[in-house]
Parts: sequence; C-alpha cells; structure tokens
Amino acid sequence: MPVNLAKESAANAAVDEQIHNNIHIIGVGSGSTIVPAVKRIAEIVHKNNLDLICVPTSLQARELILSNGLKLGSLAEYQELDLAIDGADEVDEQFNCIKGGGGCQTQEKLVAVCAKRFIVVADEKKWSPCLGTKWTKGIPIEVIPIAYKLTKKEIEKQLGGEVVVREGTEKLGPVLTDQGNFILDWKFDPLKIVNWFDVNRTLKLVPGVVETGLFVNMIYKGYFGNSDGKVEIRTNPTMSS
Ligand SMILES: O=C(CO)[C@H](O)[C@H](O)COP(=O)(O)O
Repeated sequence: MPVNLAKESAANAAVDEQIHNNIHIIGVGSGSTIVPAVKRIAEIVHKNNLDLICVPTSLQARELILSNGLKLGSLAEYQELDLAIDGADEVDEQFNCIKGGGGCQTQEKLVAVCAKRFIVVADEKKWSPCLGTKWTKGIPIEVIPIAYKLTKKEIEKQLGGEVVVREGTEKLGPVLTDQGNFILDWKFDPLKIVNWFDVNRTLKLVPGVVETGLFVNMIYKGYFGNSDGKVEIRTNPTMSS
C-alpha cells in the first residue's frame, strides 16, 4: 500500500515521541497510516533493544507486527496497555472521531479502551470542525449478519439518515469483518447531531449492533501530517497528561 508523506510524517512524529523504554505493551491500529508507524516502532525497538509487546486490532495489524519482527500479544493476555496508536477517518475539534473505514472498528475500540493513552496518526485533511464534514461515507457499524435488515431499519427509524450495507469490491456481497460480521455505514446529517455520546449510546442499544466506529472523546493526542511533511500535534484539553 503506497503511503504519502503526510501520513508517514505523522506516524514518525507520534512514534518518536511516544515509544521509549517505559512503554512495554501497546495496541497497534489498522489502516495505511499505521504501516509506517509500525515500521518506525520496529526500528526503535530493534535499535534500543526494547522489550515491547504489540496487541493487534485486526488481521492486518497482526501481520504488520509479525513482518516487522515485533512481539505479538493479545487482549486475552493483556487488558492494560500503556498506549494504543491508530489511524482515523475523521477527527473533530472535541477529539471525537470516526473509525472503521477499513472495517476494523470493533477490535480497534476494544484495544483503545484498554490503553492508558489512545493516540491517532492521520493526514491533516482528516481534522475537521464537525464529524461528517470531511468523512461523508457515514459511521461504520459492525452488525450480526442475521440482524442487518432489522438493524438498518431501526437505526433509520431512531436516528434518521440512511444506512447502507457495505459491499465488497473484489467479491460480490457484503464485506465480512475479522469477526465474520457485516458492516453498515450510517449516513447522517451533521447539522442534526447534538451530542455524539447520546448518538453512540442509541446505536449501541439497537439489537444486532456489535460495535460502532464512533470514538467519543477517547483521543489523548493526534498527530496530523501535512503534504509538506510538517506535523500538527493536538492534545485533548479534557484529558490529563
Ligand atoms: O479505522 C480504520 C480501519 O478500520 C483506519 O484506522 C482508518 O480507516 C484510517 O485509515 P488510513 O490510515 O488508511 O487513512
């Protein structure tokens, strides 16, 4: 997967600042920006002989960890992570974000909630005044396959907008997640959203929903790369350092 300078710069800045010898267990996110991040983590780990365990958020992350010669852990073994580093599809000024463009939001959220600090690495274009402005494909929601029609109807009834079943590109039919479930993308009107916490709770209470790609005020710090290689580092003022 080709990685542009903006993503690579964000990834390198985050890893250089966050990975040191007091960090022992980390969560590793999914997507294209995480690829240079894992490469950089491996360079630091091997150069300084660090003892670091990496917990993946997807099959992609698992392979990245192994192919970069890092130690693989799991959530079954570790539920307290020093840090989780991941990509994002859109981050708003309240540090809410949409994840799941790659369909990995369920494991990504499990890993993020286990981490003392959740940090994101992204292209600056993903920083947005309001969710739904830059990322217009909707909120990714993992659902149990047999429930998808009733879940779609219920979300549209309770929250409005339109729910679309995510289809594969190289295979006909719905995309299957790493857990074997379907993904619904809920397209919403950003002007109608008052409180993301309430929206997320409403979605989670719909029968059939496994997890949403709405990460409400979970980010501690975001590293946003520009096309010239400069990186904007933004810290969530509501979280202590
Ligand atoms: O949430 C994700 C996968 O489920 C990714 O982190 C998100 O889609 C960002 O990906 P990329 O770094 O390729 O822009």
